[in-house]
Amino acid sequence: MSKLIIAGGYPLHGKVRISGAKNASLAILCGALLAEDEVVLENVPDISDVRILLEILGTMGVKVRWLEEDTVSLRSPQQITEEAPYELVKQLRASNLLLGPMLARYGRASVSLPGGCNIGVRPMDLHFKGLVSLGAQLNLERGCIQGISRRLTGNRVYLDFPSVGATENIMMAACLAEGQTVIENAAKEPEIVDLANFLNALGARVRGAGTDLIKIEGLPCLKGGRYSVIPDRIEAGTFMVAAAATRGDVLLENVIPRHLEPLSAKLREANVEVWEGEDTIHIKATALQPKSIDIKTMPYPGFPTDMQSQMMSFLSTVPGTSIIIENIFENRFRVADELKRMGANIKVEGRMAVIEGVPSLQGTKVKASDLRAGAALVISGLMAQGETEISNVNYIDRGYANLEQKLTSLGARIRRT
Ligand SMILES: CC(=O)N[C@H]1[C@@H](OP(=O)(O)OP(=O)(O)OC[C@H]2O[C@@H](n3ccc(=O)[nH]c3=O)[C@H](O)[C@@H]2O)O[C@H](CO)[C@@H](O)[C@@H]1O
Ligand SMILES: C=C(OP(=O)(O)O)C(=O)O
Repeated sequence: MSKLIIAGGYPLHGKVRISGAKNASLAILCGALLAEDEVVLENVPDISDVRILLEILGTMGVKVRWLEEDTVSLRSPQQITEEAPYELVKQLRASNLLLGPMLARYGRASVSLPGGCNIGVRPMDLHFKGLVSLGAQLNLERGCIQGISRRLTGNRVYLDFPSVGATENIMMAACLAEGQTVIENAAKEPEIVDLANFLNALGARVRGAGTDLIKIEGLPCLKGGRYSVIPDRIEAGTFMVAAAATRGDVLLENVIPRHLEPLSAKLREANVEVWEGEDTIHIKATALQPKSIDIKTMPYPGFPTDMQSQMMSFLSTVPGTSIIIENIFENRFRVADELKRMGANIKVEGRMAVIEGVPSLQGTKVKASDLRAGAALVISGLMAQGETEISNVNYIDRGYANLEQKLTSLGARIRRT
């Protein structure tokens, strides 16, 4: 198993180009199953989640070809092997997004309950509720979701919570349903808007994505098309926080600053300088002394849960008391134990973490418990005194393309063993 070794204490300086969004790519790759003709996707990140999903699609009969480093072509057949293999599905959460497109286009689906990071219970009741209300029959048999349907029928679906995955699954399924589907209390994340734009590029009729009311007019079929995925706001955010934590000065290229507003606002509140360009963000933490802040994770446009762990690392050396409340995933404070091993002073009480800033962290051996916990440990390693050795790097590889190369180009001392 590989490890990341970081020699800490070098502020990040320079420019970095942000890759395409993991969460948008994963949903869109599943959505490609809906298209009768070839789909070409640009700006797809080279991360393990994407590679595994492409392998799953390949075993189901989809013809997958990389055309360039970040461009992939997919051709879904008329008939599909409807079983998504457990060995692959268990490795990524987003495999649950195969369900809606498979039922809508092929009328059958057999998808093992997804795995992924252990950040909480992550039920799928809202996905089920939505797909069943469109007419699908779903059963859970020995850890596997078995679904069958005739042509789905549009309906009104109210989501008790604005779940990203449930909104995506229902939206994709509704594109081929008969009549109109309305999703109320829909999630508003930028990745939802990107998926809707992709579906519309295939000829679908999705309106209202980005608001809490999405309307979909179903069609008998969707054609192919070419589409470019949005930049990854969480990768971008991770570099912003790494720049702040190391008291560095970094320019991010290929970003949509608006998507990062919830994070930029909090960093400014913490005395970090953030300037937004058209598709760039410049972040500077060299001039002012950072100050403590409070954070609550919320659905978009609230502060993203996927940036919470990285902020915890940063705040662990910011003078004063910071408070983080995690409202989305109950196990996302597990990283606090590893940060404490590096000298951080963090108390966790249920969904609240209280962080007393310490002057510095010390490098040691630590273990990633999930993707963003891994990113948080990389940030801690970059700012710590001495050497940090991070294991369970496979979690980090789920979501960060060329992480070592990008950090090295910014002056970090990081290598993989
Ligand atoms: C591949 C992908 O896009 N992953 C993202 C997606 O995950 P994911 O789509 O799994 O997250 P959801 O928005 O569905 O989950 C949010 C909350 O809703 C709950 N819930 C969800 C579904 C359901 O049927 N019932 C239910 O109770 C979850 O337990 C959680 O507490 O959105 C999360 C929240 O922004 C991000 O952290 C993940 O990076
Ligand atoms: C939780 C995440 O992803 P997933 O939903 O794929 O586990 C994440 O990206 O932080």
